[in-house]
Amino acid sequence: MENRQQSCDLILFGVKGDLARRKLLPAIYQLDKAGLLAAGTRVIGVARESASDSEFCASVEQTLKQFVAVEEIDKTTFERFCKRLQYVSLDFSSDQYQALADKLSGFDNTPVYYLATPPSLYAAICKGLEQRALNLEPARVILEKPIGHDLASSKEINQQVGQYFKESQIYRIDHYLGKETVLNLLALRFANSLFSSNWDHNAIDHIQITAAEQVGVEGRWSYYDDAGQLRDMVQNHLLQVLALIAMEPPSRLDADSIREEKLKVLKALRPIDESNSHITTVRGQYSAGFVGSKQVPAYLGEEGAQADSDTETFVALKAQLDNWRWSGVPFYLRTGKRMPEKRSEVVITFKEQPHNIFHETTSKLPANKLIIRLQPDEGVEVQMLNKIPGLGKNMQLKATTLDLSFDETFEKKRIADAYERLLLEAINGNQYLFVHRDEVEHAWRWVDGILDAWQTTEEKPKSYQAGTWGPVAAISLLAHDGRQWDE
Ligand SMILES: NC(=O)C1=CN([C@@H]2O[C@H](COP(=O)(O)OP(=O)(O)OC[C@H]3O[C@@H](n4cnc5c(N)ncnc54)[C@H](OP(=O)(O)O)[C@@H]3O)[C@@H](O)[C@H]2O)C=CC1
Ligand SMILES: O=C1O[C@H](COP(=O)(O)O)[C@@H](O)[C@H](O)[C@H]1O
Repeated sequence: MENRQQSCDLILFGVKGDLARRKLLPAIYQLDKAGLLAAGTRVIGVARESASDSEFCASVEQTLKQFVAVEEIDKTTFERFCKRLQYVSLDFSSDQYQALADKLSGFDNTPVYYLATPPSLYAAICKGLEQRALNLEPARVILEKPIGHDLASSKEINQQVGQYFKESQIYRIDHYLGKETVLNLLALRFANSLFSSNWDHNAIDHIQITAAEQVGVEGRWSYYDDAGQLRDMVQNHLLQVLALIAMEPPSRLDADSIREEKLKVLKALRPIDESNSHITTVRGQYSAGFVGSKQVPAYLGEEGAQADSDTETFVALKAQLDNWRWSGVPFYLRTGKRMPEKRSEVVITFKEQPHNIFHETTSKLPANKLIIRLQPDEGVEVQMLNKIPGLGKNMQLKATTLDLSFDETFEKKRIADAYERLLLEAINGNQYLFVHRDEVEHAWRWVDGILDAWQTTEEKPKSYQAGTWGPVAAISLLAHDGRQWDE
């Protein structure tokens, strides 16, 4: 396969950690398998324990066997992949970066550093790189979320990394931006006049964004309990999806144009504070229950749990944008752990017809809906009314669905994991799927308002049984506006 990618050194800090093993190494392997890594590209694992290159290669083989589907692993690719693998042992907070510098010197590859470590190490790593002049352009650095715990700490992290790398070298990951279906939002909106001309308060009644998961905290209690669902999912993934749906058409498909438009959306979010949080937000925490047929414990009974915690595992919000296009159009966001199914989707509900000429047979004309299924069963669905064929005197209408499943439409083409797409874009120096510092900070500003309001009003999470769609209050949030969640 012809390969037009740039040759680079992918340096994975924290290569023995969960993210690197579960997501990054499998993604890089898949890129290699797809012929998307240039011949000279190397993958350099960096971690604390000492190991030789060949021991590292053996451990990566085990990792791939664990996290890549068996039919996806082939001997030829693995042999090629193994030749790319090298290892450096390093305590990230030390000043022993010479071994890494030695590994990188003498190669003309662009270094791409992936910091798959706790954010508290970002400053030390960036400083260590700078001391060996390893931070100079064209070097790039990829940062994992969370970028901070609130606005102040995110500013601190951004400022620390910014001391050593320019903004044009920094790639902040939000893995939702690497999902095929999230990218398809751009195609849907800006390649189809049917939608682009009906994408505002004149045509749209409201928008729902749901990211539901069946899993609980998956052994990450200490991280998660400190974060909660608002910080873990809304501050980043849901607000990024909202921004892509709501932004003005960018003039080009490039990083500056797209990030500028997303930023305007984040700036237009109406603040939520103690004056309105009781009518715009719902916090929940799961109690024991059944997800499918599986019995699961309460949040407070999960592995590693403390006896008591007020951390939310569910959030529902009514967000509003104070701008011309979206005046009066609420965006309802909902995300939670231990929901009945894993489902992420965007539902756009259009306005109802102003007058019903079919009233003799159909008392109410249900609104059209555009449903964008982000995962699983990726696809796009349009709900509309059609006439039931027949010679009867009165027209009989039926609610019907135009359903475009990606799996069927694109002939079961393998859908790349988000990390594959994002690593590839970083290798190629394209920042358009990465988050600008200003976006992170504006998202935090809005989220901080909600967190402060919950604290001031002492808003405790409402209980919901695992395997349900959250507390009853989440239903009331929409019912209050005469609407309901799309199920
Ligand atoms: N796991 C996931 O699915 C996701 C993770 N993230 C983020 O990615 C980052 C990494 O997460 P995750 O992989 O889960 O975390 P892990 O704790 O599993 O991995 C972190 C790695 O960093 C290493 N490390 C820590 N301190 C040092 C040090 N001083 N010197 C050398 N190595 C060190 C640890 O090595 P050692 O074992 O030797 O301590 C460990 O292997 C975090 O910021 C997390 O929030 C984001 C989204 C999803
Ligand atoms: O970033 C995170 O995302 C996952 C959900 O990702 P998805 O691609 O499976 O939708 C979430 O489980 C995790 O808590 C969060 O940190």
